[in-house]
Amino acid sequence: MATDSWALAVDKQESTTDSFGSLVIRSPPRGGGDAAPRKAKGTTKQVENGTEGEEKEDKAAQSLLNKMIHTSLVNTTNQVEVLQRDPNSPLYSVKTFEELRLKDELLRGVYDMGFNRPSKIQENALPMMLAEPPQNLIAQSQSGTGKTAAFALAMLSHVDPANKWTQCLCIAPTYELALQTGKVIEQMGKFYPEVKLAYAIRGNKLDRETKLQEQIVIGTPGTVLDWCSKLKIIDPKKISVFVLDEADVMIATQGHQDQSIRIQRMLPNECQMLLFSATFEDSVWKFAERVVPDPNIIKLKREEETLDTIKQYYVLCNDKDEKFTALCNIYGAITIAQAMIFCHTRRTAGWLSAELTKEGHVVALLSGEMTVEQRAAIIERFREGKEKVLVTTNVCSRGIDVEQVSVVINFDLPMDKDGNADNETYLHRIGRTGRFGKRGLAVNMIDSKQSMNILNQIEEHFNKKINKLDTDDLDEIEKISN
Ligand SMILES: Nc1ncnc2c1ncn2[C@@H]1O[C@H](COP(=O)(O)OP(=O)(O)OP(=O)(O)O)[C@@H](O)[C@H]1O
Repeated sequence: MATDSWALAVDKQESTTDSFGSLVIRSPPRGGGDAAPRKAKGTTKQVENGTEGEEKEDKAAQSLLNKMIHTSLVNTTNQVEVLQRDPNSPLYSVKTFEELRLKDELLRGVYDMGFNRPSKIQENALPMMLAEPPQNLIAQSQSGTGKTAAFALAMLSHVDPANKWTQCLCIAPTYELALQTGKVIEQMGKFYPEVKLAYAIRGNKLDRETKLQEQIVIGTPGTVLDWCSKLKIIDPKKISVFVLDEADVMIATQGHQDQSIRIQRMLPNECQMLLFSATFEDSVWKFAERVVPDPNIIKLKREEETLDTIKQYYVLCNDKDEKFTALCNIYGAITIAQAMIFCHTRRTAGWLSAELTKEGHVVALLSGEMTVEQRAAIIERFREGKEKVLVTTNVCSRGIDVEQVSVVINFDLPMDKDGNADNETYLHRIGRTGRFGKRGLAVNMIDSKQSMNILNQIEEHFNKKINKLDTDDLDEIEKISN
């Protein structure tokens, strides 16, 4: 049992999820089999009750959900921003995978995954990661833009399969995220069977004397640290590529920041350090600079969300039953292809979806007690149009991109812990309806002084008037859809 404070934190953190004991090190399965059963737990229940630590865990669940629902690249028209360590060195970017002169086995793997050309971030990141001598890199872009695929390819390219020891080390914030990334490495290395992958995760117990032969190791910081220092089954001095994935989630987990830095300090100076993050607030940046010396930096801005193409209304009601009636009136008056309805609590969301179902709607409900996998499946069904209405709480729905959603209903307005307007969430909820030049419609249900206050704050923040809608007047509702 661990004695250091950081190690205790890890023990604690890693013992909070189920173990599946019998997981053993394995090489990449031929034919793309699953690495292990995934038992991702949803954690929004705890978040709704709200303590800081629990909210942090939700970041990891959110990341996992994002990974699961991004089955293809996220569209982005923004330009990549590149900051080179040596501004005088030429800046290479590639438009094809051939230009990278990958081993045939890897090029086959890439094409087998259905990739035709590098993504925006890959165009610049891949030449940098594959350059000789190796270059360090800090890269930030939103989920689904191709970061994981990029560093998986970089690790596979750097490995010398003749050497039967660990050469590439990748750390991820949670067990589930590590498995998910491992799956990408396995898929990409499908035609390169000499390269083996091991998972340094809870439940994968190895003896002290074992000398790991797998060239790539992916794991969580606590177990990786154990394998490198306490058990000495990896020789950190022989690592030539170190990847730290999901840096923003990593630093939100207690103890992980320290552990990551401890691992990094054991590596040789010439080891290539790569760090990836979906967001880049100051704390992530400070951490990144400690882990990655002399970095090149690549950033890809998020697509801006805007309220310009969205018609916004509010409806005055007395209570939730009236809100429900108003909602039914809207449905009765206009044709809605697909709608998302946001509620503040899980209880309201459950009640509303039951009521809508009674009215004959085909409703999907995203709820906090569901596992991440269940949530991913529901989002996928909704995307495919199998359900026309998605009722959800806020915590469940971040990051969901459904192009065909034309109407967003705030059954409850988004507010922060202090009961003030959560403008960012408002924009994120509503902004999705008006994407790709389409026009969207947003309706806010107001049933109290507080919600009216929030609405006013939102109007003021975005400097946009939100008009009143009388949902008892069918003609008036019809007009808003024109
Ligand atoms: N060059 C490419 N061409 C087509 N699809 C790609 C390409 N690169 C990645 N993808 C696919 O796009 C999706 C997102 O890629 P990836 O997981 O690498 O992004 P990410 O930025 O790491 O996001 P996350 O952090 O959520 O995993 C995956 O389904 C992946 O298979």
